[in-house]
Amino acid sequence: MLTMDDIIRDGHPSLREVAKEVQLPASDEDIEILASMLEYVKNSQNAEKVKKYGLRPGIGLAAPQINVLKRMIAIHLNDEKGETHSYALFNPKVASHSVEKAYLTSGEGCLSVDESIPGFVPRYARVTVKGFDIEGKEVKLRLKGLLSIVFQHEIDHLNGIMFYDHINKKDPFSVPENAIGIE
Ligand SMILES: CNC(=O)c1cccc(C)c1Nc1nc(N2CCN(c3ccccc3Cl)CC2)nc(N2CSC[C@H]2C(=O)NC)n1
Repeated sequence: MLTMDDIIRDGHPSLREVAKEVQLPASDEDIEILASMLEYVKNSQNAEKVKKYGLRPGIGLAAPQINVLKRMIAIHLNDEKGETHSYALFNPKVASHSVEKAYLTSGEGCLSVDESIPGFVPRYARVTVKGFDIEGKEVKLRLKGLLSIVFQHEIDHLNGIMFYDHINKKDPFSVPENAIGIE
C-alpha cells in the first residue's frame, strides 16, 4: 500500500514535469499503480489507518505525486448528501468548462506541499472531464462544486502545475468577479 513515504514533495523536479499519456489498453503495472492511488485516497480518509500509517488525508492524488510521470488520477469523496464519488482515471482531460469561476473558501491543500499556503485558488466552476476508467471504458463527467475543484487540482498535476501557481501574488484573497465560493 502507498504511504506518505511514496509521495514526493514540492521542490522535487518531477512535480513540474508534464506527464505522458498512458498507452491503452493499460498494462497490468499501470492498472496496479492506479488502483494503489485510489486505495491511498480511501485509506487517508479512514481515521485508524491515518493513525496507524501516518497518512495525510486527501480527496485526490495524481501519479506525478508518487513520481510516476503518467496521466493517471484517483479521486474519492463522500459529499454532503452522503453520496460517494470514486474515480480512478487514465488520461483525464478538461474537455470543456464554464466561463464562471469558483474557489474553495478555505483555500487548497496538497499532499505534496507540507506547509499551508494561504489564498484563494480560482478555478472553473463547472468542467466536463473526459478520460478512461480502470477497465478502459471511456467516461465523460459533468462536474461542479468540490468535485470540479478537485479534478482540476489533480489534472493540473499532470501538467506540472501546483495549486499555488493560481493564487494572486499581490492579493492572495482576491477572486475574479462573480466567482462562486465553495465552503
Ligand atoms: C489551506 N487550507 C486547506 O487545506 C483547507 C482547510 C480547511 C478546509 C479545506 C476544504 C481546505 N482545503 C482542502 N482540504 C482538503 N481536504 C480536507 C480534509 N479532508 C479530509 C480530512 C479527514 C478525513 C476525510 C477527509 Cl476527505 C481531505 C481533503 N483537500 C483540499 N484539496 C484541494 S483540491 C485537492 C484536495 C486534496 O485532496 N488535498 C490534499 N483542499
